[in-house]
Amino acid sequence: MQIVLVGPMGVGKSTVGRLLAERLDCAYRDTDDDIVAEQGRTIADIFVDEGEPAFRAVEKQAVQRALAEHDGVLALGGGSILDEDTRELLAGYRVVYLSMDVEEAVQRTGLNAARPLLAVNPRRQWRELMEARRHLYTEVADAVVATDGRTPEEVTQAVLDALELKSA
Ligand SMILES: Nc1ncnc2c1ncn2[C@@H]1O[C@H](COP(=O)(O)OP(=O)(O)O)[C@@H](O)[C@H]1O
Ligand SMILES: O=C(O)C1=C[C@@H](OP(=O)(O)O)[C@@H](O)[C@H](O)C1
Ligand SMILES: [Mg+2]
Repeated sequence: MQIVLVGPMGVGKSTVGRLLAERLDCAYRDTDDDIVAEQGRTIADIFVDEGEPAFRAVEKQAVQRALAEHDGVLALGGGSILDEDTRELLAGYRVVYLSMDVEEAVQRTGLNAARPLLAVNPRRQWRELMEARRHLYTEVADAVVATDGRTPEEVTQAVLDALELKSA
């Protein structure tokens, strides 16, 4: 069983990914965690020290490796779908896009310095980021699950329903 979660930062990929893996009694993996473990520093530090393109190159490798190795639920970093090869690779997997609107996004991520892409003027940055990415999330997804006003448990159930899966 392989399920891949995509969507913007703060939408709940990591939170829901863990719950989903529990419900399906399978393993959970997160490419951001893989990158932090491999590089021995935080995502924010990699962005500051080396810049976004260097981070994206490391991320691309991490996603390829995780897709090849992992059996279970895999949460990707929010920007991983910017890479065309990654999008092509995802065509072979069951992919769920977790979505939310701008107000929900600001509540969940606006004050969180660990997400460097939203550190200044989160509302505007969010809109710009989604304009650039929304079609890419949709393109790679087999199902879209809206998370607005839903608890992580409710989102997890909605993902199971969207994929027509039952708990283990
Ligand atoms: N459905 C939800 N409702 C409210 N808060 C949520 C929900 N899902 C996640 N969160 C919170 O939003 C923040 C970002 O969640 P996270 O799982 O790290 O997102 P992602 O991995 O997509 O960036 C965390 O503080 C988390 O507790
Ligand atoms: O959307 C993005 O470009 C990013 C999302 C983050 O992961 P989450 O989506 O898990 O927050 C992390 O990879 C990095 O801060 C960049
Ligand atoms: Mg995450």
